[in-house]
Amino acid sequence: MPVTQLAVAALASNPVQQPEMPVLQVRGLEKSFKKRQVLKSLDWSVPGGRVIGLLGRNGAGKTTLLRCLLGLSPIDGGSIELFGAPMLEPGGERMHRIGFVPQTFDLFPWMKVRAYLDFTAAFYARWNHELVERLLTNWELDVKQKIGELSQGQRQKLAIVRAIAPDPDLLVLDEPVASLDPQARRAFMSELLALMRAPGKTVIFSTHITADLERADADIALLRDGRIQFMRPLAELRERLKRVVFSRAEGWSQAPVVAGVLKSHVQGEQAVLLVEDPVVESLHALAASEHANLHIETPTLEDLFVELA
Ligand SMILES: Nc1ncnc2c1ncn2[C@@H]1O[C@H](COP(=O)(O)OP(=O)(O)OP(=O)(O)O)[C@@H](O)[C@H]1O
Repeated sequence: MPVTQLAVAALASNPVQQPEMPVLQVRGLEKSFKKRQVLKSLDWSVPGGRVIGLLGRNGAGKTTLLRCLLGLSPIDGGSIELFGAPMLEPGGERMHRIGFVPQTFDLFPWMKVRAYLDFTAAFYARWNHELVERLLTNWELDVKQKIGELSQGQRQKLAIVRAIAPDPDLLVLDEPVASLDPQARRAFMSELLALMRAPGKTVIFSTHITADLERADADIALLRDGRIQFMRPLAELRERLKRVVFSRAEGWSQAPVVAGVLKSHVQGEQAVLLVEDPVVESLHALAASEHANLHIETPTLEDLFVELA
């Protein structure tokens, strides 16, 4: 088994504790586009009350997975349960409990922002008018402008306002901040976290911007090879996974073997290892016997993503 697969297998063997009933339960999900199999017998259990960052490389299948979960794309096999009942098709009462921000928002280009929000509000029993007004002001959205005339970033802001306003129990966002400038991203993240302070709310969002996941203190779910490879709290990943660097002038023919190594490579004078729960005394002993200097670092999420995705 390649080392990266070993790494993610090791992480998967210690799954996140799930104190609440799952909001989402996926079993054996299969999805192909013609001969391209994107999701392969994917299992995923998402507990309530968490912020979950869905990470994966370009083309890993994040958008496909999110669309399948919401019934927006037909599945080839397996089952999906939302709030404890099978997800068969979009619509119905349960959909009022779900907010979705798609990767691109290009509906109703002829409608003005105010008319669009009023029209949408009419479909929902719960619609937070006060929050809508606050976000419109904070994010400088002109309610008299037509949606088709908004910039990409402004459209994304509108999509976020529209998704949050009905006070959903589950908020699903597909790269929601890709077009937002850093200021708007920060504002969005703090709104999102404020929303999450209410008990039982769950957020799933895919992103490439690892700093946003760090700000949200999210659980990280890694999608690779058509499956969720592991889901673990970011704080736990950062606490337990360390980047261990041995360096010496003569370099290395291969990286030293240490307990808990998930991945390693040699780079000039350095042997760089990603190690779970390293035993510091053993590493120091090994460094001394190999006449090497030792550095133990806490990896950034970006480092982890590069190593594991
Ligand atoms: N409608 C479609 N028809 C055919 N292939 C598709 C379709 N939608 C997605 N795919 C393929 O499925 C795979 C997964 O795509 P998807 O958009 O889900 O990935 P992603 O992880 O969201 O990527 P990114 O990070 O680039 O947004 C890709 O190989 C893509 O080409």
